[in-house]
Amino acid sequence: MEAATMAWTAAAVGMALVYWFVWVMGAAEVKGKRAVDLKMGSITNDKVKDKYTQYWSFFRRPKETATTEASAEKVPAFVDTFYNLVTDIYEWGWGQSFHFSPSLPGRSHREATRVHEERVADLLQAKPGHRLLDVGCGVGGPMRAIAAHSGSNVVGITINEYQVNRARAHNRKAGLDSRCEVVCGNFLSMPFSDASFDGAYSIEATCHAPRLQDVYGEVFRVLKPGGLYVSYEWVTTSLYRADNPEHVEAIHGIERGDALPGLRRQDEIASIAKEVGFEVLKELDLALPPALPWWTRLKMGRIAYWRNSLVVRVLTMLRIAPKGVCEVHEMLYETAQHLTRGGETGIFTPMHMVLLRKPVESK
Ligand SMILES: C=C(CC[C@@H](C)[C@H]1CC[C@H]2C3=CC[C@H]4[C@H](C)[C@@H](O)CC[C@]4(C)[C@H]3CC[C@]12C)C(C)C
Ligand SMILES: C[S@@+](CC[C@H](N)C(=O)[O-])C[C@H]1O[C@@H](n2cnc3c(N)ncnc32)[C@H](O)[C@@H]1O
Repeated sequence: MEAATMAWTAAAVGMALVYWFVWVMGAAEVKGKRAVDLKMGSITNDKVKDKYTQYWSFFRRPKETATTEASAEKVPAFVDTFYNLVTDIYEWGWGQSFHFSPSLPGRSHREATRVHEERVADLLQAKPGHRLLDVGCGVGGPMRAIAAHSGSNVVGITINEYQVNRARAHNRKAGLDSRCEVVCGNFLSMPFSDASFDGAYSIEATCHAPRLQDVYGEVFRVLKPGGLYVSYEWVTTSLYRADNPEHVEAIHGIERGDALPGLRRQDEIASIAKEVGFEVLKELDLALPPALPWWTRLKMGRIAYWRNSLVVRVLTMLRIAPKGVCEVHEMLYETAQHLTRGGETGIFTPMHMVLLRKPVESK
């Protein structure tokens, strides 16, 4: 073969490979969020690295962030930074629902996710005409599933403005914008009137609150008397041993890489709910057998992680993605290992479910 023909063939193969990696393989779970569209929320490209460094130095010692009042106050702002850094990567590599779900035999991740979300609507006995609150709504995957399944209207709140815009765009695209509304705000002090919701839920979101009492207290305030609240909580289980260095390493890794001001223990949740006035109707770790492991999705993704890190490296080199994306991606990769360890050892669950009721006779 002539040298020129060989060079053209190599160039064509190279371009085809780049196309395959970035557009075909890179467009992971959700159509519409491709690797080439990765942004770092509302952070401008030149600030990504600095913001990541600030985030990392704040959450490096998670327990300390919750124990002093001054640093606990800073948590929502750092959580906002975290979601600026990770929202697009989550959407690209996971989908529009930012949570785990038990695996379902013979069903896709997407279906397992939907089933886990519809369970919330069923527990709430949600109906057409009900007004539900989604506490920490992300880009609204659960909100759309719950509104579609139950016929209810849903109002979501998130601290991150970039997520508000993503969620509103997805709601419009799904034709659900007349029943799904999204508000930017802090769930520790919500911009809603007392007794204005028929029901409320939070899916893997309240773990970001330094004090669970504060967010549960707010949900209690905005619920109508008799209203139900379902929460899927991230907690350590009774198998966790604080004197086991492997356990401590996994739990710290989960906290650092997920913007958590210290995980709570499973047995603390119901008593905190009672402390703010709720009745506890049900409490169950949805990860327990017969449920199948939620962490297999993370483990099965090894090749995808390798491909994704190559994609972000190439896109950063080409200056399509901002500097700092590789560091954020690497942090998420490590977090996935800690989460898997937490799941395999049984010391951690992301789906400790509580079903609570605001007593009928309360104000
Ligand atoms: C509830 C929270 C988020 C839970 C999960 C949705 C996310 C936790 C860890 C995330 C991920 C880890 C590895 C990433 C991978 C390296 C990348 O290539 C593609 C995206 C990941 C799979 C990413 C996806 C979302 C998570 C599973 C917390 C924050 C309270
Ligand atoms: C892991 S995501 C889960 C999102 C959604 N529940 C889902 O399952 O797709 C956590 C969400 O909680 C929100 N959040 C965290 N702290 C918050 C706060 N103080 N006020 C409002 N939202 C907050 C984040 O912005 C994010 O949307």
